[in-house]
Order: sequence, then C-alpha cells, then structure tokens
Amino acid sequence: MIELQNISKLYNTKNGEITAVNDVSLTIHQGEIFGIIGYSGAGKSTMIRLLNGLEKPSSGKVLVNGQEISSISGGKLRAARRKISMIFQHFNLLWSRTVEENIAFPLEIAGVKKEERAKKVKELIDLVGLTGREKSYPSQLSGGQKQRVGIARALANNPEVLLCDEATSALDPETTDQILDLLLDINKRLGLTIVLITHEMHVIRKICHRVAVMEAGSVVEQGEVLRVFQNPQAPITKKFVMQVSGSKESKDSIEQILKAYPTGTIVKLSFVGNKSEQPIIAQLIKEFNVDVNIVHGNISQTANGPYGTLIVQIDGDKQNIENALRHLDSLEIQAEVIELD
Ligand SMILES: Nc1ncnc2c1ncn2[C@@H]1O[C@H](COP(=O)(O)OP(=O)(O)OP(=O)(O)O)[C@@H](O)[C@H]1O
Repeated sequence: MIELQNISKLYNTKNGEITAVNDVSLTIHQGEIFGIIGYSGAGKSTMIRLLNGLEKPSSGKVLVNGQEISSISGGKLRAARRKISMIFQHFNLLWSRTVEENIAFPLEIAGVKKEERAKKVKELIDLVGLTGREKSYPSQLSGGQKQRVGIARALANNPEVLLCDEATSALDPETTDQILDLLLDINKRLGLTIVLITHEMHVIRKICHRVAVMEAGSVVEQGEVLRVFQNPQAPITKKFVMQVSGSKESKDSIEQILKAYPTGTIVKLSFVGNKSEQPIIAQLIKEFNVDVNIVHGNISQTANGPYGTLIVQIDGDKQNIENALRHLDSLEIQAEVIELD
C-alpha cells in the first residue's frame, strides 16, 4: 500500500550537498506495523516527511494506495494527507485546550458537526483509555497520557496510515510498553497500517512485523523482524540486535565458563516460534551422551512469536558433540560454534 521507489533526498547547505536519503526502495503492506530504525542522522525523519508529502524527493516516487504523493500538490495533496496521520515524540498538543478539545480539533477543521464530533471524541477517549480525563489540560497529564491524547487525535479522521515519529522516546520503559501495547491493539482492531521510526530495537522487537535498518541515508537491511533478529547481516543491525539480546553479558559469561571448563565446545543456539518451547537440551544429553552447561539464555516475544538464544557448552566425546550439532541442524535450530577472539 505504501511504496517507495528509488527515493533520494538531497539538501543544499552552506557546507555543500547532503544526501539525507540515498536510493531507498521499500514496500509497506496494508495493515502491518513497519519499523525504520537508525541512529541519529541516518535519515529517518526525512523518510517520514517524504511519506506524508511534507517533503518532495530529489528523485524517485512515493506511492500511497497507488497515488503518487511525491508529485501532487494543493487540494489533492491535502486530501491525500488526511488519510495519513502522525504522532510525535513531544506530543505536539495544544496546551490551552482540554483533552477532549485537543481530540476534537481535527474534526472541527474537517467540518464535522458538533453532535457527531462529541460522539467520535467519546469513542476515541474510550479507545485510548482516557475515560475520566476528558476535562484535563495537557499540563495535568503524565507523558503516557499525553501520548494517548496524541494517538486519539491522530485517529479522529479515520486515517489509513499512522506515522509514529519516535513516539515513545520521551517516555520511561514501563510507559513505553503501555503505549506500544496500545498501538498493537489499535493495529489489530482497526487494521491500521503503522509506520514508526525509532533508534530503539526494543520498540521494533515488541510490535513491528517488518523492519528496515538505515545507516547514512541508505537502507542496509530489511525483512521480517524475527528473521532479522535470528540472523542479522549488516554490522549495524548486529549492534541493534545486541541492544536487546544481552550479547555483551554473554561474552563475559563465556569467558567465565571457559576458565571453569576449558574443554568442550561453546555453541549459540537461536530458535524461533514454538521451537523455543521444545526440550532440546534434555534430548541432547539423553540421546548423544554429552554434558551441557547453560552459559546464557534469553527469550524475547516479538509481534510474530517468540525468539530465543541460548549459549551452551557441550562437552564429551568429539564424535558425540558433532552428532549433537548435526541433530540441532536437523531441527532447523541455528547452532553457531563460538570462540572468543
Ligand atoms: N532541512 C534540512 N536541511 C539540511 N540538511 C538536513 C535537513 N534535514 C535533514 N538534514 C540532514 O540530513 C541527514 C539526515 O537527517 P534526519 O533528520 O533525517 O536523520 P534522523 O535519522 O531522523 O536523525 P535524528 O533522529 O537525529 O533526527 C542529517 O545529516 C541532517 O543533518
């Protein structure tokens, strides 16, 4: 439903030309939650502005529902943009208006009649869990509640796409999780397509179906979140995955266990879906007559199911270890022998 075809965006600055986005092609399907992750300066904000038609690409096309956002202007662009809504890191609420007046604002602009407006505002307040806070002003709300107002306001005109610009970056971890749960719920209930930009892999892991990783204006990797977690390719993707998989601790643990058990083979197992629930370790010990020490383990839930890594030391007869590794391979569990460098 959203297609970016060979998009580039150049800016002329007094220090010369800057390529903010460099030949990016992406397809975002209807009803999915698509994440764009990158460090500061990677080009994420520029991408969002290209998606909602605030900026025109220097070359390439942006298509939303078959309509070329990048080439229309005036009334046509305004009509197309009504179907694309946005929430922001710092909420962008009107401070002199109450919760219900903030949510009613886009409906007023669209010319919706008073009675219908009140009905819609009530519905939205219920949807985002703000019942009882209708008459509060933004200054009287917590960060999470402010973002709930932002979400309700963004949904007022029944958009087809919700763009989230670092929507949880100003929130503490617990509130972040609550807002992400709300976005997931809205995505499921309304079938709304959500595109979010973030620098936090936790956000991607928790709610996105697919992800694009950006570095210096380019998309260096994209794919299903589970696949990217299990098998990151680009060095920057590996760094992002490390943010949530605790690989740093595992390196320390491996050093410790190598000191304690200088024999055997250290293996990192990665598994997805219900393979993470099988009694794999018990099987290895029973069937292949090897000892298995658990060094480090971690299971994460993603929007597409569980993803786990387990680092183990397998010890015993060399042939038995090889057979055990072959068995893991046949279960389609990724087993990577690791050594410290
Ligand atoms: N209007 C502009 N004029 C000139 N350069 C710009 C403009 N907007 C962005 N840039 C440059 O383009 C590059 C990408 O910026 P962008 O804001 O899209 O990155 P980002 O990933 O969103 O980073 P951040 O999270 O820090 O905003 C940067 O080098 C930035 O300085």
